[in-house]
Amino acid sequence: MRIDVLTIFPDYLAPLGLSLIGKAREQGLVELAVHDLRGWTTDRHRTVDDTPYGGGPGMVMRPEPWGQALDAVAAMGAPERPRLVLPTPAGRPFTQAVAHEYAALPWLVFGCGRYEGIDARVAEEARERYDVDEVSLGDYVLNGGEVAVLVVVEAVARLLPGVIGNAQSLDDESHAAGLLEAPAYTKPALWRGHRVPDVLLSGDHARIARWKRDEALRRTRSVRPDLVAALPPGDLDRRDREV
Ligand SMILES: N#Cc1c(-c2ccc3cc[nH]c3c2)n[nH]c1N
Repeated sequence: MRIDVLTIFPDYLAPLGLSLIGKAREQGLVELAVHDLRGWTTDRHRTVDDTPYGGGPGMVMRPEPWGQALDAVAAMGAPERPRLVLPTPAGRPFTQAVAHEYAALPWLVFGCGRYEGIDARVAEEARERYDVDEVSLGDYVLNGGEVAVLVVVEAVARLLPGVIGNAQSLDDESHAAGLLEAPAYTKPALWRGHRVPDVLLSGDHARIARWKRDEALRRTRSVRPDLVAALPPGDLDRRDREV
């Protein structure tokens, strides 16, 4: 997978060189390039923002540098049509399902907004050469798109074959099958008066699997009833409904 990131704060993306993503890059599973948007400005002050039409507070990112930058990036890659991902509070929710959708794509280009956002015509015009997707991490407000890109890139890259050592761990984690994961425990079996559930010490794999499923259901019903309601009807068996 190729990943390009356009930002006025390239240093913000430095963590993508560490750990999981860094290893994926070393393995050649991910090819990452971070570009400074100011490289496509033409004035002495390298201006990327201006006052908003219609008034209102703050500044809006100018379309010209974005247009030039997106032209240049589109010309850098393979013939595939890249997905342009624009983090914004006004986007569709970024979920594990979207992470899987992105993990199947050959080329992701991220556009990091700042100020009050990017001139709306940039996303419109980019549709000529990109599949454009505006996504939101959640119902809260950040100061820019860079943090969102760090989150999305990590959520996507870890799904790529070979990035996570034990691929099976992807199957049991929260949101993998629409539920939150069961509580996890390790040694010691007794810690400050708190015992690990006996079933996990039993060695009875069928009972352990059932306990984990029950606990995942209980936890999800308690914390995220919306996820249980969204499960396909066939996903819950009769016994599940009694948990
Ligand atoms: N994704 C996402 C976001 C943002 C966000 C994204 C881009 C910009 C550019 C200026 N302000 C921004 C906020 N806030 N909250 C989210 N869930």
